Formats: sequence, structure tokens, C-alpha cells
Amino acid sequence: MDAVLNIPATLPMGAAIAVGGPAIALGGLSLWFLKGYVSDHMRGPSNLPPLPEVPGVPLIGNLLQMKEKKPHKTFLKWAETYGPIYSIKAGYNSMVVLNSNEVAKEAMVTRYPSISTRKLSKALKILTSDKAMVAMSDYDEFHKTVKRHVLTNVLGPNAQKRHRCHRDTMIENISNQFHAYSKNYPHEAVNFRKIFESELFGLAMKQALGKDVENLYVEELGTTLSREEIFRVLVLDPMEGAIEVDWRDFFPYLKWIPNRGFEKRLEQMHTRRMAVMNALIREQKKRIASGEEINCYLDYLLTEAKTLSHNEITMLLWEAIIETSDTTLVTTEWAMFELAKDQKRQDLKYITLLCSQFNQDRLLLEIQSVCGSGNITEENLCQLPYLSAVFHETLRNHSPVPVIPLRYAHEETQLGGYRIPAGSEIAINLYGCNMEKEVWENPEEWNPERFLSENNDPVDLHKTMAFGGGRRACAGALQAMLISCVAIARLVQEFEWKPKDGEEDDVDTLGLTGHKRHPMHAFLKSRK
Ligand code: HEM
Repeated sequence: MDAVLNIPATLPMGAAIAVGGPAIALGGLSLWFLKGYVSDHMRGPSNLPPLPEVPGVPLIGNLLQMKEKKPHKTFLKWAETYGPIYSIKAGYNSMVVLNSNEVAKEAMVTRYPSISTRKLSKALKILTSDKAMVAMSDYDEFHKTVKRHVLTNVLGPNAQKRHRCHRDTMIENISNQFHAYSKNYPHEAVNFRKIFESELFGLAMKQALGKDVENLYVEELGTTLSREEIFRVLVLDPMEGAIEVDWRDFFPYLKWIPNRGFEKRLEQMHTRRMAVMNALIREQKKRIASGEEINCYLDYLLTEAKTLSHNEITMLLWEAIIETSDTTLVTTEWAMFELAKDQKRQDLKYITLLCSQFNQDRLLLEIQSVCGSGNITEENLCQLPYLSAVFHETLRNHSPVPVIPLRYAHEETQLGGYRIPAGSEIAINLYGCNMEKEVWENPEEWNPERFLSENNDPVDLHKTMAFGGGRRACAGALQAMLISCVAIARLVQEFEWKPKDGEEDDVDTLGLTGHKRHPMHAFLKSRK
């Protein structure tokens, strides 16, 4: 049940248009969502039938059938019997589960005005400071204001241009560390995550606060924390906390019964997170007072966001840190894992050959003339359709957001031709949509070539809906794509990757955002 109840995280359509090629790929997101919008919108309300229901037991409904920590998989199984849209009972609450592209699109775009509020679990209520974040707020004035702020300073195309230096430094550091590892330990498999995660966190800190950190004295905790401990408090703990379940979420009429263990754990997590954020902000305020200005979210919010409280600013800074640090790592690690398993796909000749089948000579010539023997840069991305296919296929097959954070129908509406009663929770199972056999051939197979066949419209890259859609589409899609694609290409340009023996079939996942359960270990051989 856990993963459904909680979850993270946005792309304003036109926003992507400026950063060269990648922007073109992302612009497709809006076009894809427009496909079908008009016809859907014309269907008027009528005496619609009620939803198919998955049978459960009195009082607890279907809760016992969802014991495993991967509800998206249970939802998919049910879709085989009850169809792409059905309702379940999570204790007292009615939940509508959507498992197909069409109904998901309808929920995110056409019916959005009726389902624009969030339903948060008790854990998320505490960890989000009661919706004081872009991703977890309801669609209201607060949401519009803070989304504008994060796009203006951190995630929009112009902001991403201004933060480019941090991404370039990050990829150089990553490359240097892998080279050093392969030189010093030629017979040992490297832990991919250890290097990538730490560098990504550094980038998150620079964008949010202006500087990375080595250690920090936290007054409220009376101790100095190492960088690793700071990462745990700001990223790992909250990600784990977000999937904590309080049984009272399912039985609101029993909310008077205390659940102290749960409350204490979550409150402590929240207090430690706020203490660390406050200490980090205090340090940077000293920098600002000394006259040193840096282009970062903190400096921007302190000057521009006059209507926000200290608590809200702290939460927004933390949000930028945790969202940068998590899902991009998940996607890049899965992509490298898939490529490592498959030597032929790492071969640039193979890639160009495929591209040439897709779009013949133009691409072959472009790749050779643009990249040559030099390192790939963000400017090259729009000319590498195979790389784009690798990225989108990884998002499809290893969804970092298997179920979109729960929405709530605050008024009666309709989806998929069924009546949706007011008060229903809405779970959009992106994993289920991406495993639809009618839409994807052999969906369980990781196969980037599916996006490169002649019949494929480049806009279809966004059929995965990995970044959500409509007004709540992911604000970080551009950043995620820039970081992930450059990293994948650069690491394949520079090294041959081979998984550690016995790890090829290890596709188990963990947590809210589909992390690889066991970090990927691979042997590296420098190509230079
Ligand atoms: C591969 C990486 C990522 C994936 C797959 C992803 C996916 C998503 C999804 C599915 C949503 C939810 C849309 C909804 O509620 O309907 C979302 C929202 C959001 N994402 Fe991402 N995301 C990624 C990376 C990022 C990054 C790097 C950031 C920021 C640093 C970010 C910031 C946000 C924000 C702020 C929202 C809330 C948008 C809103 O509510 O208007 N995401 N993301």
C-alpha cells in the first residue's frame, strides 16, 4: 500500500523550448497530451455506470491483498481481470486505480479541474509540512507562486542555462572518479551509485544554497554532521519516511487512538531535517551578509519571495535538494545497468547504424561531425535519437514514479466512461500504463529500439507519461534529461561496462521511486 499513498514530484510546456535540442524533445510532452484532448472533452456527462470493483472484505476492503510493498504490481494484476479502470477499498477510503494511457491522460488533462487536490498520508503531511512544497500542494495560488519561483531560478530553461557550470563540473568529477577507480582497482567492480549519488547531491546543494558542504555544525542538534550524515537526514531518511504507513490513514474514524511510535519517528525525522536546513541557511546568510552573492535558489528566494514565510522558504529549498538527488539517480543507474548487460548497445557504431536506419545519412554524419572524438555536450543531445530512446525506454521500463502522488476528486466527475464519486482517491499507475500489452509490444523487455521504428512519431517518446502531464507535469524534467543523458553518453564514450557476475538478473526495486534494490556493481575498462 505504501508507495501509493505517498510519492514525489513538474514541466511547464513551453518552458522547455530554449535549451537547444533537449527542449525539442520535451516540447513533445505537451503535443502528446493534446492528442485526443479535443474528442475527450466533447463527451458530455450522462447517466454513467459505476466502476468495476475489486472484491474485498468488510471494513478493511482490499488492504490485505496489497501486503507487498509494490502496489503498482498488484494494481496491474487486477487490471487484467477488472480492466484499465476500477475501484478498490483501502479500509474506509475508496480509491480509483487507473492503468491505461487513455484514462491516465484523461485524469491528468481533461478532468484535472475536478481532481486537482492531493490526498496525503499522515507521514507525508508531516514530511511536507502540510503541503508546503510545489509537488505536494493543491492546485492553488500557493502552488502557482512557488512553481513559478522554482522554474525561474532553478529548473526552467533559462535557469538551467545559468546552472550549466554545475552540471559540467559534475560530469567531469564523475568521469575522473571512474577513471581513477578503473586505474587503481582494475579487477574490482565499481559501485556506480556511490560516485553518482554523491556528485548529484553536490549539484543539488549548489543550485539550492550556492555551495556544497563538507560538514556542518547543527546548533539545534548540538553536533557536527558529516556530509554523508547530512545526505541521510535530507534525502535518505525522508524518502524512507514517505512510505511509512499509519493504519489510521485507512480508518479515519479511529484517528483518536494514538500511534505514538509512528508519530515520534516521523516528527523526529522532520525536526532533524528542519534543524539541518536551518543550519545550512544560517551559514549561507553569513555569506550573503559578507557581500558574496551567488546565483542560487536561496539568494533568489530571500530577495524575490517576499510573501513566503521562513518555514515555506526552508521547505522549498529542501524540495529542490531532495528532488534533484533522487529520481535522476534512479534513472541513470537503471540505464547504465541495462547498457552494461548489453555490450552491443554500448557500441557507438551500433548506435549510429540504428540511427541511420531510422533517419539515414543525416544522423550518421551529424553524430560523427558533432561529437567526433571529443566529449559529448548538452548541445549534442538533440542529434542523438538513440540516446534519447535509451533514456525514455528506461523511464518506461523502470519507472521512477510508478504511481503518481495520490489525487483526490473534490467533486463528482467521470473517467473512462464511468462515474467517479466526489471523495474518491485517484491513483494513476504509470507502471501499469507502461506495461499495457495493447500499447507496448513485449512491455517487460527493455528495448530502446521500440522508439526508433519508422512508424514512431518522436512525440510518442512521451507516451510513457513518466513526467506526469497537464498542469502538474514535472518541473524537473529538463534537468533530469540533461543530467541523465549526458552522463549515460559520456560514461559509454569513455568506458566499456560489464556487470558483476550474477547481477545481470537483479531487477528488484525498493522504495517510493523504484530504486534498484542493490546498487549496481560493474567492471570498467577505459576506452582511451
Ligand atoms: C527522471 C526523473 C524524474 C521523473 C521521472 C519525475 C516524475 C515526476 C512526476 C510523475 C511528477 C508528478 C506529476 C503529477 O503529480 O501529476 C513530477 C512532479 C514534479 N517534479 Fe519530477 N520527476 C523527475 C525529476 C525531477 C527533478 C530532477 C526535479 C527537481 C529538481 C523534479 C521536480 C518536480 C516538481 C517540483 C514536481 C511538482 C510539479 C507540480 O506539482 O506542478 N522532478 N515529477
